[in-house]
Order: sequence, then structure tokens, then C-alpha cells
Amino acid sequence: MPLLEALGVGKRYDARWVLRDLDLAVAPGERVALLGPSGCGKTTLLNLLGGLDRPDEGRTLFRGEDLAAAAPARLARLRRECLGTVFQFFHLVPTLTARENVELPLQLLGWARPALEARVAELMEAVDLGGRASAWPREMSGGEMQRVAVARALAARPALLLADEPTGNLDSASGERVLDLLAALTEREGAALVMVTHSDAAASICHRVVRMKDGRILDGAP
Ligand SMILES: Nc1ncnc2c1ncn2[C@@H]1O[C@H](COP(=O)(O)OP(=O)(O)OP(=O)(O)O)[C@@H](O)[C@H]1O
Repeated sequence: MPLLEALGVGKRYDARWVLRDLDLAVAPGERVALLGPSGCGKTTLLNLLGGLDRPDEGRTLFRGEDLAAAAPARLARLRRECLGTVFQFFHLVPTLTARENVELPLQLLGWARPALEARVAELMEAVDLGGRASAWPREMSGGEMQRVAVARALAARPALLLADEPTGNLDSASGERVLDLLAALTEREGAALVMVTHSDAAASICHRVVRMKDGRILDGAP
């Protein structure tokens, strides 16, 4: 069974359809890049896949479960346990240290202290920030903040990571480092990745490139 499936999905704002009749399936552990011109609907699709938004036609299924039909509490739980997100502008909590940012999703899930601390330490090492755990976001470079964001997104061992232009605000060297980590850590943890990007370097760490135009998929669909 695919991990994630969009079946005939569409989304409109007022009378204007910005996605139409779109099909996409993502296998467990698969990395998919979503490419396409500005405004073609990539972020809209990512929001539907993550259950942040509901389609106006079609269905999005996570492990066969219709996200739009899930009760709000069920959806919140599914997102907390199974889904990690990485954004262009990092979205770290500015009043928490690097370590505390990574801890946050595990605290929300009620992890016990010893397991939580071991997992956070492991991830801080994995993103090569073992020595920066007590740093505040304002003291970190963009690349460091994004590495913290990657560690946070993977903390709860989600089956799916959604990333929206994760290198869009980084210089190419920092961006490459973040991409290498995204590939290595999703591989190691068995997480699938769906990544919106404009960058060929980002697409190159994916198993499959899906090109979109005007709210539809041009190629790369299964
Ligand atoms: N809340 C909204 N209300 C009305 N229109 C919207 C809304 N959100 C997005 N749109 C429109 O939907 C279309 C798709 O937007 P979306 O952000 O998904 O594109 P994108 O491919 O991610 O673009 P970019 O690469 O520039 O981020 C655009 O025309 C956008 O203006």
C-alpha cells in the first residue's frame, strides 16, 4: 500500500481551481521532489498531503485513511505522530534553545525523559550540532537553524517528512549540507520525503521528480 495517495485531488479558491484532478502516490521511504513554476500549486498540494487543508474534490489518503474524513482529534494525532515538516524560514521557536526545539514534538507526545533525552542527543549529533545544543536560534546561522529544524521534524520518527523549499533561504554550501542530511536521515529512519523545490540540487537527492504546471502534474506520476 502507498504511504500517501492523492486521488483526483483538486483545490479552488472561490471560483478559481488552483489544483485539478491530480493523482500522486508516495511509497514508504520514497523521496519525491515537486518542481514547477511559481504559483503552479506546489505548496497547496503539500498542504493537502499533510492534512493541513482539505481538497474540494478527490481524496488524500495516508496509509489508506481519508484525511478529510478524519475527526479533528484523530487528524491532530496523526500529524503529530506520523508527519514532520521543514519550511523555508525554519520556524524555530525563538525562545527555546536548539535542543529544546528538537525536544518539543516529543514533549507533546508525552515521551519519558530518558528516552526523550537520548533521542534528542542522537539527533543533535546526527545533524552535527552536538556542541551547539544550548544555542538560541538568534545565535545560529541559517544552515544551523535548518539543521535543527530537520532534527525536530524527524524527532518523533515520522513516516513522512514534508519540506517546502528547505534550501530556499540558504547559500549553496549550507543548502547542500541540509540536503545531504535530509537524504541520509530519511534513508536511515525509513521516512518518506515530499519536497517542494526550485533547485536541481534538491531534486537530485530524490528518487523521483514530479513536475507540475497550472495545478496539474506533467510527468513523474506513478
Ligand atoms: N489562500 C489563498 N487564497 C487565494 N488564492 C490562493 C491562496 N493560497 C494560494 N493561492 C493561489 O493558488 C495558486 C497556487 O499557489 P501555491 O502557493 O500552491 O503555488 P506554488 O507552486 O507553491 O508557488 P511558489 O513556487 O511561488 O511558492 C497561486 O495562484 C496562488 O496565488
